[in-house]
This record gives sequence, structure tokens and C-alpha cells, in this order.
Amino acid sequence: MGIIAPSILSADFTRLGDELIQIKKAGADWIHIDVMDGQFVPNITYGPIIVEACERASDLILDVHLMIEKPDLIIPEFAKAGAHYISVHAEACTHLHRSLQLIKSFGVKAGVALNPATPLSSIEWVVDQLDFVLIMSVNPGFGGQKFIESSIEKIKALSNMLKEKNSTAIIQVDGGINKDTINKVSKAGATSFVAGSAIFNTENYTKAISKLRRNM
Ligand SMILES: O=C(CO)[C@@H](O)[C@H](O)COP(=O)(O)O
Ligand SMILES: [Co+2]
Repeated sequence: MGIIAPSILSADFTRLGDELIQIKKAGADWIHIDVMDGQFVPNITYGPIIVEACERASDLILDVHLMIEKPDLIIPEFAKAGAHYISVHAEACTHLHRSLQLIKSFGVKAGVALNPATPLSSIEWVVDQLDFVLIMSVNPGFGGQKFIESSIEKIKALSNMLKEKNSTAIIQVDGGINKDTINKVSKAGATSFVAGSAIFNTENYTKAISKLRRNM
């Protein structure tokens, strides 16, 4: 069964605690937390304080997606705040292997996120360090964007690459995931699905998550 990870980027922040309760009731598996610094991406969101608040408000797995420059400087704070999974962008890490080792040193699962234009070869020599790979299916920075179709071939190629290297890393896909796109990425090999607007921009989260699961 696939993992549904609602992105709180599209949640109502005036009532975050209640939103977290509602998505758990609706059948969510993880909570996806999009951290943006206004440098790596043209948007600014939130930091470890919000991760810590999510940790107090929910017992779901906290999946922290770092869209920031120099992530090593603040990875320890996110780990201490309660992150279970942390992904860093390959494009933002000069010493990617070191960043992954830093995440793992806190007992946190480590992942690499790849922008749509970034080739899979950028993770070739760190596959043995990876618990998951996040394939961006939109350019990072905003929720509610249109799914980029070339992500499907990229996920297929990643799935083959991981098999060849005997890796059990999870393939996560993030951006433009809805009832129409989830089937294609699931068939291609993704098993963790981030969805923001397709869940939080609806009236009924249970129905939204059920629709995603039915179409996996
Ligand atoms: O990392 C990001 C955006 O940079 C995502 O996690 C989005 O928050 C997903 O939003 P939708 O495309 O599902 O609305
Ligand atoms: Co994300």
C-alpha cells in the first residue's frame, strides 16, 4: 500500500492543530513539511518551530522537505524538533554525502530531492546512503502547480537504477499529484505520494485521500 503524505503548505495555518487531526482521521500516513528559505526557492515558509508544533499535535510520521541553501547548518535543529524523514536537495548540497550522513547521525531517515531538470546521475554514488529519493514533479517553491509529465519516465529510470543497485530506498513524488496523475506515477514505481492542494483545497479530506488511494 502506498504512503499518502499531505503537504501542510496548503493547510489553514490559523488552525494547524485541527488540520493535522483531520488529515489523520482522513487516512494520511505522513505529514509533509515544506521548508523554504527564499534563496534556494523564491518563497519563504517555516522552520523547526513548526516541525516541533506538528510533533506535539500529531503522532504521524514527520517528513521534512528542505528547500534551502546550506542545509547542514540547520539539519540538527530539524532532527531535534522531531523530524522522522529529512530530504535535502542535491542542487543545494556541495557535499551531498556529508549532508546525508549528518541526517542519519540523528537516527533520522535520509533522502535526496531532485528538481525536474536534475539528472539521476547526481545520486548515483550516494545510493547506499539513501532511505528515500524525492522526485519533484513541479519546480519547487509553490503548491498548486501543474504536474510535469517527464517525471514519469524519470521515476521509471530511478526504479530501475535502485533495483540494479539492490537499494530498498522509497521513491517519493511531489508536485501536482491528484486523482489523475497518481496512477501514472504509481505504475512508474513511486510508493510515497505528496499531495497538498488535492487534499487541503477540498471540503472532505477523507474523500480526497480515498480518491487518491483508489487511483494508485
Ligand atoms: O515541495 C513542494 C513545493 O515546492 C510540494 O510539497 C507542494 O506543497 C505540493 O503541492 P501540490 O502540488 O500537491 O499542491
Ligand atoms: Co515538498
